[in-house]
Amino acid sequence: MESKKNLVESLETTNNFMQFAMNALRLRLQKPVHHLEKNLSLNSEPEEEIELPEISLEEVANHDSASDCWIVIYDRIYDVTKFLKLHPGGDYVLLEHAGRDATIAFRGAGHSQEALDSLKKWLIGQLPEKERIFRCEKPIFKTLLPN
Ligand code: HEM
Repeated sequence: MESKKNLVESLETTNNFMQFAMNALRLRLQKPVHHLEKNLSLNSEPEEEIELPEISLEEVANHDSASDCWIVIYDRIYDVTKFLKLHPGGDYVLLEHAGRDATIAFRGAGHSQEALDSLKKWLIGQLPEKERIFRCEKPIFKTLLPN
C-alpha cells in the first residue's frame, strides 16, 4: 500500500515536472521567435523605423503604364518608371505588375541582396496600415523582408 502511494506521488511529481519543463520550453521558444519577428530582414542590421508617406492600393493602380509605373513590394511602393530599362530581368516583368502588388513575383525571381538593397532607390511610400499584409501585426510571413 505504502509503495503504491509512493508510486502515485512520484508520478505526480514527474507530471508536475513535465508540465514545468513544457512551460519553460514554451517560454524559451516564444522569446527568440518574437525577437526574430521584430528584426527579421536579410540585412544583419536591425530594421529602422522609416516614416514614409502612405499611398493606397487605389492610388497605386493609377500608375500602371510604361511612362508612369509604380509597383508594391512587401507593402512598400516603388516608382520604377526610370528603372524599367535598367532592370536586368527586363522591363516587361515590371510592367506586368504595373499599378499592382509584385511581391510574389519579386520573391520568386530569387533576387540577390544587392537587388534587395537597391529597392531603396525607387521607394516612394508605403501602404496604409489596413492594406498591409507583411509589415503589420499579423503578417502572412515575416522572413526575408528587405529593410
Ligand atoms: C524595384 C523592383 C526590382 C528591383 C530593384 C530588381 C532588381 C534586380 C536586379 C539587381 C537583378 C539582377 C540579379 C540580382 O541581383 O538578383 C534582377 C534580376 C531579375 N529580376 Fe528583378 N528587380 C525588381 C523587380 C522585379 C520583379 C517585380 C520581377 C518579377 C518577376 C523581377 C524579376 C527578375 C528576374 C527574372 C531577374 C533575373 C534576370 C536574369 O538573371 O536573367 N524583378 N532584378
